[in-house]
Amino acid sequence: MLESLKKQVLEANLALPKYGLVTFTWGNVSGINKEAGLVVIKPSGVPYEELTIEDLVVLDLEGNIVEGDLKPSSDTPTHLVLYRNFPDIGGIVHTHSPWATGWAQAGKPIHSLGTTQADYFYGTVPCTRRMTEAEIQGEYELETGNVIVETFEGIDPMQIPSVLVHSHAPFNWGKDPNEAVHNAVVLEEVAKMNFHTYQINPEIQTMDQALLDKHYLRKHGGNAYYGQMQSERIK
Ligand SMILES: O=C(CO)[C@@H](O)[C@@H](O)COP(=O)(O)O
Repeated sequence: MLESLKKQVLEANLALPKYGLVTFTWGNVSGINKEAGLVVIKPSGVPYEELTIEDLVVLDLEGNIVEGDLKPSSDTPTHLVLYRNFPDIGGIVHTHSPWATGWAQAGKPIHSLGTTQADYFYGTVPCTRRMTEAEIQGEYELETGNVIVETFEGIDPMQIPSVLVHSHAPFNWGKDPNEAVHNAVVLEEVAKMNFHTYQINPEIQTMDQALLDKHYLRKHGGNAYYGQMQSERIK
């Protein structure tokens, strides 16, 4: 039952170095089978060049290992908090991709400045608050998940599928692991573009709401019409 999810998780993990989103082992991807309540995740510290499907670790949503000989990613508690609190997500990607991480380390959200971002994010990608000393010294990865959930109060995680964790790096998600990788790639590109935009014009304001609506809504929701919609196909 989990074979297809394991394949998706392996492919998504291997896509991270391919897209230049990870250096060494600085990242991980997971996916969830909601019916079974099981999560498949990369093992901790295993180089991408050596990663095989047998290395993947299967856990329940409480973090109990159900399958696998290796230790799961150190970020597993963060992934599990996100799966427990954002029920529509099916895959999570964590990277230290340099442009997005630059914004996270600066503690700055990524505002919508243009249509590249608006095609994927219905507004600002937020940055969490700094974590407290007690949170850092306690169950840090679990608290990282909690601080992300706190940041998303009033924000639909399916409309903003990424977050910047203050002094750390981005987490991204999607309906499956592949979509989560896609969103991670877009976030990295947008982080780079915004950096350059502010260099050219530090005073620039966020894009017009009408343009944000136009671009986001043509690709998402019941009235989406971008690309080759099934309903419009001649055959
Ligand atoms: O954030 C960090 C380290 O700062 C970790 O996500 C990263 O090194 C990946 O750890 P894992 O190999 O998944 O345990």
